[in-house]
Amino acid sequence: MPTATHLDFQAARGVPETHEWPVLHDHPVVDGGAGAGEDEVPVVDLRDADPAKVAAAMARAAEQWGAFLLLGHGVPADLVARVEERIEAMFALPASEKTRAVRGRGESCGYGSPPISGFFDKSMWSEGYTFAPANVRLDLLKLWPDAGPHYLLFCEVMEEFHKGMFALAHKLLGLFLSALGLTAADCAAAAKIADTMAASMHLNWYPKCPDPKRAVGLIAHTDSGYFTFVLQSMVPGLQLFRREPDRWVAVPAMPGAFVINVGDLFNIVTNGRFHNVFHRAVVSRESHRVSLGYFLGPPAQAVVAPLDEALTLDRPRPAYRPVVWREYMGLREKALFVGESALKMIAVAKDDAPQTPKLHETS
Ligand SMILES: C=C1C[C@]23C[C@@]1(O)CC[C@H]2[C@@]12CCC[C@@](C)(C(=O)O1)[C@H]2[C@@H]3C(=O)O
Ligand SMILES: O=C(O)CCC(=O)C(=O)O
Ligand SMILES: [Fe+2]
Repeated sequence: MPTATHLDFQAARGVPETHEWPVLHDHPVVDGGAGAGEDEVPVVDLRDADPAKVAAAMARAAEQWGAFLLLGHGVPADLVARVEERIEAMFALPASEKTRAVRGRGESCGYGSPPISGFFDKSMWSEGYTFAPANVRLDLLKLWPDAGPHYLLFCEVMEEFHKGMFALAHKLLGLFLSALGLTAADCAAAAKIADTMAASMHLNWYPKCPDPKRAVGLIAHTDSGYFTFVLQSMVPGLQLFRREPDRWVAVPAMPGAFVINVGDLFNIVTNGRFHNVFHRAVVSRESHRVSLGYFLGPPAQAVVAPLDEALTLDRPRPAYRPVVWREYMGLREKALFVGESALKMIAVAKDDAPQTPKLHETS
């Protein structure tokens, strides 16, 4: 697996060959802001008084886009501002301190490019930090072994954020399920999802880039889990891939909004109904940018499969075989190596699908 090339971004006067991506201009980029018609990124506002209307809007967005902007979520703006402040302060640390915390091979926590970067020859124009928010006090000792005031402030803010986000994630999961006509109360498999869902966080820092057309902040990918909250600061950069015609839709920076991305696993459990959105982050010449991904996924040993209740008249058979989550993540790696889709690797040929699908279960 190639390793990312370290570059002093602040000092760079141009984009070196190590960071130059030839595939960036594959498709046109269009604006996804208000008034963009077909290209307008859907907005869901949880303050809408009718929960059925909210669930319907979420279902539509999840099916057609695999993404939407979420407003009225109740996470206080001042908390989000403090989270952004801590992210900025963390990436502003000297390289000698950040590299102390480098995420090693096979480790899930630490400083460095996101795991996906290991599958490409080229390096991205970004730095990252991954950790489990439920374990932040232990994980962040890697960066701040003396557990001083910066460590304490970082941990306190991230814990407060995690508390609000985890509650919000459960609320959103309930709405997603009700959009499928399910409740955790009457579907054991859905209840298991809610009981075992865990969060991980990945922080991104995208420095200013002297030649943004030749570099990429985060290469195009789908997220693996159920769904992700993306906090993009007021500097936009997130783009969603849309078909017919193939294009990249730039997600507008909307004050107070989270972007919700549907991941591979939601595509699996909904039997292909929710779209796992392919997305990327681009960089800018004028401003650096920070973003945060709050990922919701299952335990590594969970067996995942389409929910029985997600089988519909037009898709009465499971589209995917059951798979242990750890195995699926391994298939994602294999797929990245060969430029394939991991979902295709677990897809059941239409005629081979069993009549009686296996129950979704976690162990
Ligand atoms: C839970 C996670 C999702 C993620 C892998 C991770 O363990 C933490 C980092 C996440 C991230 C962020 C950037 C894109 C991505 C594909 C990657 O390489 O690291 C996602 C991973 C994912 O969704 O599988
Ligand atoms: O920076 C962004 O807007 C995208 C982040 C993202 O896709 C991720 O962390 O998985
Ligand atoms: Fe992502």
